[in-house]
Amino acid sequence: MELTSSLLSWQSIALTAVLYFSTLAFYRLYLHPLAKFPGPKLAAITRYYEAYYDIIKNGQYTFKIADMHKKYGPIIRISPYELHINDPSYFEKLYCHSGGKWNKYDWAVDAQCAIGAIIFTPDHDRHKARRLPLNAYFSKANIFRHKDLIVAKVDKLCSRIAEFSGTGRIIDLGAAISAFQRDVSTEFVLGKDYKNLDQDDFGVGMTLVFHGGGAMWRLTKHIRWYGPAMLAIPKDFLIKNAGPNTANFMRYAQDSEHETARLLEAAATYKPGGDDGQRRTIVHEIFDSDLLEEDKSVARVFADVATVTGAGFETTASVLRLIVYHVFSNPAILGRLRDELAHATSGSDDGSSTLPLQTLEQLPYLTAVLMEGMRLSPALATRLQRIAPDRELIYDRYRIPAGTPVGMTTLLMHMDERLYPEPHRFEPERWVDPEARKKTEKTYAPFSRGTRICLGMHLAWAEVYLVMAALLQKFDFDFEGLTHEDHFEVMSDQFIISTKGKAVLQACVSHRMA
Ligand code: HEM
Repeated sequence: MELTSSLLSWQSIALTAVLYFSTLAFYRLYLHPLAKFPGPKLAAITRYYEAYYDIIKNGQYTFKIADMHKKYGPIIRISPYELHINDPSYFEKLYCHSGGKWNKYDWAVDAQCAIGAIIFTPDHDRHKARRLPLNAYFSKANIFRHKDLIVAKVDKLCSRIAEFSGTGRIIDLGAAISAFQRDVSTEFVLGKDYKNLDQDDFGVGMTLVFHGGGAMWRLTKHIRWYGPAMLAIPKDFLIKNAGPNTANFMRYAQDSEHETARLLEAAATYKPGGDDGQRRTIVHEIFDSDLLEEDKSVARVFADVATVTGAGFETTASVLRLIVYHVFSNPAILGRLRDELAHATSGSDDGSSTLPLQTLEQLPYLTAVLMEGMRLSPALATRLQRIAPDRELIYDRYRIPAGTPVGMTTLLMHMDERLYPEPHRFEPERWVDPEARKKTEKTYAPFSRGTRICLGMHLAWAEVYLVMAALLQKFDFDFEGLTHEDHFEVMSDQFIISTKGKAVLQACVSHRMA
């Protein structure tokens, strides 16, 4: 009895804890398989180091990692378990996936709380199987088949913008562009138009929710029960009690889940061109696939619907906002683009001012402008870890043990001065000179590469070409006193990039002078 109570005294508990944590720290610093890799000692000892930058500093670990590389070199240990590389010459090895299995890091992707979604499936083979049914749907050929859907939304975007033209009223072009993206994405993926473009404020609350959404992921990475606990709150309760933006988002989530369930049922009787008006969606592709029955459950299919549609929202919208700002604030770039478009229009068969997507894709300067936008805003602010589960990786003089998560951050690579002199400048010329372009062709990767390359890449390209061509031909925007270059400064990792100006892009608009 006496022995038990002395073992349970606070002094002995404290001593045990001190002994445990110092032994653990000693092991992680000197005996762990990653002990030989450079980096701050505290990061090697505990993941609370990352948690501090993720949670307390609100998404600053990406930028801290950039600083750590300056001090410790191109390969560093950023947590007890994980390495980060900042060396473009290693990009192909880590992301182009020639042979062997490449997993994602379950600790990072599970925290997104969309278990089963393609993008957050860690296992190589499982990911491949789940992605297979969607590849044809997102192929370039299928995007071309759906170009009228995109063009119709571009026309709607333009008519909404035109309402502000010459009125002196300021438009939040950022919200308008986000609304466009959401409407295209949900209609293409799920066959339903949520009519964000019809709303007076372009449904800006939804945009704000997406720009703050990374917080839950960053918290859940470190406090594992947090995300699942939040998801367990009934949506009806949140719709009634949360603030208006979260409630709106919840209404959308609830409706798209019901829609997914309805489509899964309807898919059994789907006939192409049938008179029930059913349009083929990704739900039909999954339903008809050889995937296991458990992968066709409403919950699993909804995980894909939610993340595939969501992946097309603020990613492409951020790129477009940045491009629109730079193009319309720079008369030389604007003039050159308009000349190129005018030339292409005069050469078109019917002289029509609406140039087909195929023609736009051939325009070298427009393409250079879009590429430069994607360089500066490669959608994701975070590192994308890859794991070779069954073999060592070699980096320089280091042997990386099998199973180690290793990440690179595209945002940092796209800002590498060795590849892009004056990396913060919006400089489309970089992409005009074939020699300069050659230098970066292996490491320019806004959509990543390899087996996990962005599924919606062709859709995103089609959207940016068609929107930019239409805006250039129809409008002039004046940002003076409303939006500045520093609004596009990357401020935090919300999984997606979050900028100083958030998603706002205020402008005065007028119809283009001939
Ligand atoms: C400029 C716009 C976009 C950029 C820069 C972009 C970038 C990326 C990147 C870097 C990844 C890899 C993520 C990872 O490895 O974890 C990715 C994956 C993905 N993207 Fe995009 N994306 C864009 C637009 C879109 C659109 C419009 C959609 C669909 C509507 C989409 C759907 C997806 C999906 C489903 C994945 C997961 C693919 C997989 O894991 O197999 N993206 N995207």
